[in-house]
Amino acid sequence: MSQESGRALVTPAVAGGEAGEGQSLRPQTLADYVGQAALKRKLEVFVRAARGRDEPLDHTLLHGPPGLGKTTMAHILAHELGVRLHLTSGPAIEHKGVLAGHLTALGSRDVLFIDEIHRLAPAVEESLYSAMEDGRIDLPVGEGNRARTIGFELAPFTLIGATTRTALLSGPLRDRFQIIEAIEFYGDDELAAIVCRTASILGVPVSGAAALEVGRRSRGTPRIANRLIRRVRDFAQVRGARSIELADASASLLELGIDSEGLDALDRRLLTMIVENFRGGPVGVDALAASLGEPRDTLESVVEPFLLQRGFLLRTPRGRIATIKAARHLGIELPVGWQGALDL
Ligand SMILES: Nc1ncnc2c1ncn2[C@@H]1O[C@H](COP(=O)(O)OP(=O)(O)OP(=O)(O)O)[C@@H](O)[C@H]1O
Ligand SMILES: [Mg+2]
Repeated sequence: MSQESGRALVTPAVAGGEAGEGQSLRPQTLADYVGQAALKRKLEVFVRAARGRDEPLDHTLLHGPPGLGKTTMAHILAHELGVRLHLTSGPAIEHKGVLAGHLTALGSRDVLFIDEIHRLAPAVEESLYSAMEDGRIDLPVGEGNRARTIGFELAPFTLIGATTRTALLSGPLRDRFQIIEAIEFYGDDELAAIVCRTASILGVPVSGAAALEVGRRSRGTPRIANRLIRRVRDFAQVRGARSIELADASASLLELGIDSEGLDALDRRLLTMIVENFRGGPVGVDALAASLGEPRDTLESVVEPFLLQRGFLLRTPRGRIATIKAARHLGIELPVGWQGALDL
């Protein structure tokens, strides 16, 4: 997940700062943002309407699995609105005072971006309510029995919240966002376009077929596409290749442990565990996390969404179930007493 510091104040021109994700790879405008066509069309309207009224954009919640472009979109929105982006994250706002510091630093119509907004402390979340709704924040002044609170009027602003886990967001917080939008997994062609874009920024020629192969095996995720094309470039360079062709890409991906469906080692471990040790399931997520030695949150927010989307896994009230597609893909014969899904 993202690594923004709690205090960074960035203008769109120097926005960025995620460890390992060169700013030059981040698209700066809606037009440069690949895919998510329906979302872009809507946001473009909302931005133009807000600008036309000289008002801030309504508070916006972006949700979706890691690496799909939520932070990137927040930067772009600020850029398109022609305002500054102030960047922080739920865990970095340790108490109300920190939140007040961010809010009072905002210029008129600026964007405050709170990443991982599902991780706000309850007391902080509560002060955010009045900031979002009434444009005010109460600040404690004085000490002991002279302590009281003073209400501060805030400049009109936009809150953009990002979360990988909407289910963990409290109802009252979610209700205060007027725009709530999902960012979806990308299609193969879109990822291929991102791979081509990144390769051209990196200055390495890549064939269309190679870009599509890398895109296809990127778990629907731009961040993974960018990571894979960098590694494929390393393999190609060491082999002395001038450009990346399909054969280079396939060989490098195999070497990297990314299979034909784009699954990585942890994806396969999880599916193998359910198929072999639990006869297809159902198995509770806590039992899975313990057996795999991975945090439950990683399984739920990073690993499972893609496996669900691709039909390798089902989520049921009784637990996770593997599908026959998963067993087939892993090349495992269905165990006797198979309890997984039959109909895929
Ligand atoms: N639509 C897109 N077009 C081109 N590149 C993209 C797009 N979306 C994301 N990227 C690239 O993928 C990387 C990851 O995106 P980003 O950091 O915005 O994801 P995120 O949704 O905020 O992830 P996290 O939940 O982990 O914070 C970015 O550095 C950017 O270069
Ligand atoms: Mg992010």
